[in-house]
Amino acid sequence: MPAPTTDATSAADILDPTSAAYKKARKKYLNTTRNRDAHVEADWTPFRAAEKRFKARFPPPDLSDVLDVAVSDESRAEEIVKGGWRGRGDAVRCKKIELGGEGSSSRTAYIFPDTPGLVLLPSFVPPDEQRRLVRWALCEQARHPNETNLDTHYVLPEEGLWNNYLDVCAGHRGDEIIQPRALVATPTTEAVSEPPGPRMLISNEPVDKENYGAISTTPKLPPAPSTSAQAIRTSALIPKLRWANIGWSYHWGTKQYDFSKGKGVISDEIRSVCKRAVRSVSWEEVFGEENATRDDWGDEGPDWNSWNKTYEPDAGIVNFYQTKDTLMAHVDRSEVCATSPLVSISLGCAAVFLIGGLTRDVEPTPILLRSGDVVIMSGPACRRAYHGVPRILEGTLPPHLQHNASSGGEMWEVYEQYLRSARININVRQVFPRGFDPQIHANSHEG
Ligand SMILES: O=C(O)CCC(=O)C(=O)O
Ligand SMILES: [Fe+2]
Repeated sequence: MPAPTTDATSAADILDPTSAAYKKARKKYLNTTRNRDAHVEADWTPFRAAEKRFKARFPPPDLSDVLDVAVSDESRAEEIVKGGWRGRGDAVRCKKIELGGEGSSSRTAYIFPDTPGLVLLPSFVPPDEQRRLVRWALCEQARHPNETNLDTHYVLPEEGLWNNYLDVCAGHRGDEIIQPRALVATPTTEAVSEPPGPRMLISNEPVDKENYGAISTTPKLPPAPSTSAQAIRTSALIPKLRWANIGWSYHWGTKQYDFSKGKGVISDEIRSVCKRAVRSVSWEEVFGEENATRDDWGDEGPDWNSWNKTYEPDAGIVNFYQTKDTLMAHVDRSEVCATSPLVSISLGCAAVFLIGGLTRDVEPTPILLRSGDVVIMSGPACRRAYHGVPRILEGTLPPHLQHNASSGGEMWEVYEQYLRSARININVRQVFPRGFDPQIHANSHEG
């Protein structure tokens, strides 16, 4: 099997001071910090300082202030011991609540008095469903007609990059060379360049019912193919996959949805996991005592008591992270629905997730997210809170996603090898409130 060029260092290596990986990280650290100006650090916001701390390769970050609710769950003991990294079950102020409904492997969730509307549902997705979602993300979602970060820059195989890679691994075809699009495309002046690599973070105007018409009718220029992208083999391109679009098309250049492209399909399984998660939460317990003003919720006031009926996901992003990748502090404010639940599913390696407040000056809460965990971000305080992922934790692929895992299914060893140094996050949103007709609002602006 041609191995994708990834860094599958285990946590045991990084955390062991006698290991070669630890010594290499220390040497690199000493070289890069030799001339660092101490004043630079004094200017960092609390969010930036936390990002820097968790990102650090050396010394490996101390996770004792990171909330890790899995440490008190017997059924996850093996996952934690083998993974090496662990936080603390009591590191952060939170309250345990019971989940209702069916179809989750766990019955508990956590809410956070410092971030009303944030709900953590540990182990919500059972192992067999985690494996199905991993297959779905790579085989079905990260391919035409859904857009991925690679489409702009490379002429991807019709059947999808991952499906092509599976064929390579099965010996059905060679590890072919994929051509950069800049070589074959006719140059157009009406294009903006987005370099391949990490997601671009652009400051964007929050969308609401009033400005939706203007924003939706502003033309969104297509991104230009990178002129520096080189011809590359399928196996080497796999680790460069960074995101795939779900539902309404997201335009990265403006950080707005491009409604002119129409709405892509939302898979039944994704819809069902998200709806199950939202319905299982007793929203009365989350928001019942919250004394946020009605204004924070928009004109019609709080609507959480109808979410069990009205929540309907219609867009999203699948994020594919390699262990070296990070997602910087940002706020997702492109949805017309600024308070309805955003459901975020973690698969593969564990990560440190940071969530702060309305500015980067608020000290963020660090939470360890493991495979199968679901986070719901909802309500005005949480949906507008800065958040990010400063660290994917090496060596934390849980036993149930490894190749000898029972019922891994066909060619699971290829998935396992990819996941050893990867995390997949399925981030699902509701763009429009129920009853909001995008056509009518766009026309009312024109008229
Ligand atoms: O990977 C995650 O857990 C969060 C991703 C995220 O915040 C986003 O896609 O906007
Ligand atoms: Fe986000």
